[in-house]
Amino acid sequence: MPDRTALHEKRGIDRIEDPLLNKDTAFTEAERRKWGLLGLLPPHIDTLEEQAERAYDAFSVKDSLLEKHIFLRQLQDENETLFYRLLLDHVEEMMPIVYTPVVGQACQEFSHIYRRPRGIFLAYPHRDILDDILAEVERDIDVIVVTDGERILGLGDQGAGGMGIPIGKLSLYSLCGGIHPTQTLPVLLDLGTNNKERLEDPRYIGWRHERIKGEEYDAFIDAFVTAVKKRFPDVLLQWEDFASVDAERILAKYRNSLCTFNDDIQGTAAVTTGTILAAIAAAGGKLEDQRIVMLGAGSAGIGITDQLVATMVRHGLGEADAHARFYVLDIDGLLHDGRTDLDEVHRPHAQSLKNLAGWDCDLTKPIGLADVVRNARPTVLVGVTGQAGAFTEEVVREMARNADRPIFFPLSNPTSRAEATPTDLLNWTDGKAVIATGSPFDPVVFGGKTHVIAQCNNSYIFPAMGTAILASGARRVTDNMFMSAAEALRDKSPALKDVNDSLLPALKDIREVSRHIALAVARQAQDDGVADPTTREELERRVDETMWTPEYD
Ligand SMILES: NC(=O)C1=CN([C@@H]2O[C@H](COP(=O)(O)OP(=O)(O)OC[C@H]3O[C@@H](n4cnc5c(N)ncnc54)[C@H](O)[C@@H]3O)[C@@H](O)[C@H]2O)C=CC1
Ligand SMILES: CC(=O)C(=O)O
Ligand SMILES: [Mg+2]
Repeated sequence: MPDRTALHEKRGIDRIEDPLLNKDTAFTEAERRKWGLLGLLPPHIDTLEEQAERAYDAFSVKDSLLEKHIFLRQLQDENETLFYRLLLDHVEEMMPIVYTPVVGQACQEFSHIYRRPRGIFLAYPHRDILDDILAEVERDIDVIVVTDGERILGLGDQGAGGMGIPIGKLSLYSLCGGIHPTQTLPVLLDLGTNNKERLEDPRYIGWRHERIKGEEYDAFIDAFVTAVKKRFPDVLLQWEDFASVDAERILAKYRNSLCTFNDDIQGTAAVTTGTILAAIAAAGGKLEDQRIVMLGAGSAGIGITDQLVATMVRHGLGEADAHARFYVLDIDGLLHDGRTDLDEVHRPHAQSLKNLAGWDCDLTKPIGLADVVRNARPTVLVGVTGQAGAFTEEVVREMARNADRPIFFPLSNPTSRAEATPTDLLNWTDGKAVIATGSPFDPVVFGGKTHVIAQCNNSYIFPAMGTAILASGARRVTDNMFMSAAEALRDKSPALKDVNDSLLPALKDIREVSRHIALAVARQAQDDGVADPTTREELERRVDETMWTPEYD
């Protein structure tokens, strides 16, 4: 085991090369003397603000988004305090660079832009020593984000390049939720890749092998969870961007044995529920009166549907009535009880063929989106397919014929995978569309009015979840905690005050919003008995204490 106490004593170039200790030109004269840094640094002493301004100048002259991403990642590897100070000063400009959409390209290009390691790569050939590898981590870890790289955003299997996602997600834990970066660990489980382009790329840095699946895969995941529980028993373990079939199985297996959640299923469900609740409340309607089409029945689609059904039930609908208000489609069309290919996860979301009796389409053939929209006359259309253009003009125009304020959520990431663009949605609905997207889009001017497009992304939820769990000491993650997160987010919607305003708060306010959500979630953890009770004031104090602001010690 490494000697953790010795770490803070690093001297000379070792101190400068440690991104968690480095202050670079901001080391004071006394620190320079103490740590043997005189001569290694130029004589001028900067403040953090001056360093951030210099870094911003250097960032600004990079002429491609990928170059900007590389610049920020390098800064993160050199000086984490400065990296987060810069991000916090320019959240709206830089979040799309370290997160979606640019992180998608960074994952695709990972092997080509690779500079130095960050996080832990656990590769299948090392399956018998995962525990030993984790034992080498030199810090106590509170949050792990782990992926196996198989479903990176809507970009499919990126193998080891998927590491960009845990790195990006954890950057948001620190940026938005204030979790100190020393407490976080990105993990990539390298079980191979089925991406031919990656396998044939001479620069590919992952394990060059087709994906391991089946019992071997499950045994590997089990060895990983066992090692995590042993080394970091109180850690929050977030699963990210796994293929749907694995994501659901893993969550079901481990959710009651450690503090864990799946962001694509549960985080996405909470942000979408909160945003839909805001959209409906702003328009003066009720959730239980909506007819909702979910295009995509993977991790995100099923997670969102489950939480919206649960919300309708909380609002007084019976479970069967609530389910009947949803039309869930996968690549083979509407899920209905006449289909023989549905698995356990999908069957509860199948429409009864009896309910479709009067529909004007051939019910013996796959029932596509256009048929569903024409017959069900939905008020809400959510896209989580990873398929650009899946909301066709015909479908969108049909929605607008049947609803005064049709709600469209093309949530797929990155931007290139959005099911429709806000501009098209507004054009095709004569400005009636109420919109939120997964990746950021610029405001759209239509009919003389500026429409601010909310970014309905789980980034509004998972960092706050982390803050809540750390502050409250929660031992498990409950469904109620995600419900509280959704409701707390809804309450912060600017559209509740002005129906023409954005559905979600501006990213520049993300810290305050995350704090508000974290408090609600932490209180819920206490109410659910998964965290020890405290007074409200004490909990608030702990949340504030957990939220680190990037400043030098
Ligand atoms: N905005 C946000 O916060 C989030 C967005 N997402 C995005 O949602 C997308 C899907 O993610 P997952 O559910 O995890 O993926 P997944 O691979 O588990 O599911 C995709 C689903 O879409 C269906 N599908 C594919 N093409 C279709 C088509 N043309 N018509 C109808 N259905 C189709 C598939 O059958 C499958 O059910 C990704 O692009 C991801 O980036 C995911 C999580 C969070
Ligand atoms: C945002 C996110 O988690 C995804 O697109 O997978
Ligand atoms: Mg994801």
